[in-house]
Amino acid sequence: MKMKDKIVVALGGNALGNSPEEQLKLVKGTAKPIVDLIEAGHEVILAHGNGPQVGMINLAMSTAANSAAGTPEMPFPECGAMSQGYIGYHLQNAIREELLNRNMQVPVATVVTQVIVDRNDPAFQNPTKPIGAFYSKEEADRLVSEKGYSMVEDAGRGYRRVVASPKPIDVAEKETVSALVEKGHVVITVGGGGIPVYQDGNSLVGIPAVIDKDFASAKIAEILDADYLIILTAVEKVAINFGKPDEKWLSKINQKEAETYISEGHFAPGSMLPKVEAALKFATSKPGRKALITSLEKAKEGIEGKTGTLVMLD
Ligand SMILES: Nc1ncnc2c1ncn2[C@@H]1O[C@H](COP(=O)(O)OP(=O)(O)O)[C@@H](O)[C@H]1O
Ligand SMILES: NC(=O)OP(=O)(O)O
Repeated sequence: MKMKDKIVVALGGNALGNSPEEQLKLVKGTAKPIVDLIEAGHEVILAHGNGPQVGMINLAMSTAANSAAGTPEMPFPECGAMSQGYIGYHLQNAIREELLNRNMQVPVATVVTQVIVDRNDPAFQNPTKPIGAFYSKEEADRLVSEKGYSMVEDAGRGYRRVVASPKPIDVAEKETVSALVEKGHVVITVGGGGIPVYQDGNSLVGIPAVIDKDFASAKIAEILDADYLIILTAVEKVAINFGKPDEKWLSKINQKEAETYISEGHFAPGSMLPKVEAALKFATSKPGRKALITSLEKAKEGIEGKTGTLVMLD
């Protein structure tokens, strides 16, 4: 690895928590491994998920609209924008503080980021993206009948609402993000996969959906010509036969192995599958690009080649 890498870091749900109090506490811990990477001389661009938060915001607004006079329904793109502001606000302050604690003067900012999708993406006909809280079967059935939500069982962890998740095509604010990165700023972008929009002449029009943040992170990493995409989640490595007696943790996978494991169904849709697919997409987009899936706590060791699952072309 060369001395200074350009790294896009995608933060998973365990980095943020489920309430403002929890998030404010958790981001202090989240900032440490991020600042470790900055301190080691890398250029860091940060992306994050918003599944729990965008679901919470949308449900709260919808509940208020049904009960309190004068409170409007809040469309999904606006909920996505709110989640970027809410999460970015906490993250940028935590990173700023951690940098200052280490006597580092590096500007940090969140860019409200729109991600362009195809309004005819078949994903709009088939909601797959889990958002919001986890519910019991009974609660899920009630939300289906009361609110018309689509609910599915999420990787053995309970029932969650699902919404459409189109693939990211382009990032509307890419020149701004790139200019800030070139200036040495730490940029938080494509939060929650970006606000989904489609292009209509000169207009960008919001469309109800939640883009997968792992795919959006791979997209911005490609656009910025990053060296590394690091997807941080709750597990140190990716496994085959996950949770089974013959579970095997993987240190390195190439394109052929990744495609085989995907087709054999080793990665749960809505959780590990998009991570492996996004990692593979980035790693195979140009020779030399690498993707790493590991835990938040192990980010620094991971980039040093000591742990995590490295996804490479070959
Ligand atoms: N094959 C697998 N290997 C490792 N973890 C897996 C696998 N399949 C499913 N998982 C689960 O996927 C989780 C990561 O997905 P998720 O929690 O949805 O991501 P995020 O960190 O982006 O919120 C892991 O913590 C693990 O519980
Ligand atoms: N938008 C998104 O992918 O969020 P999560 O990572 O929280 O699922």
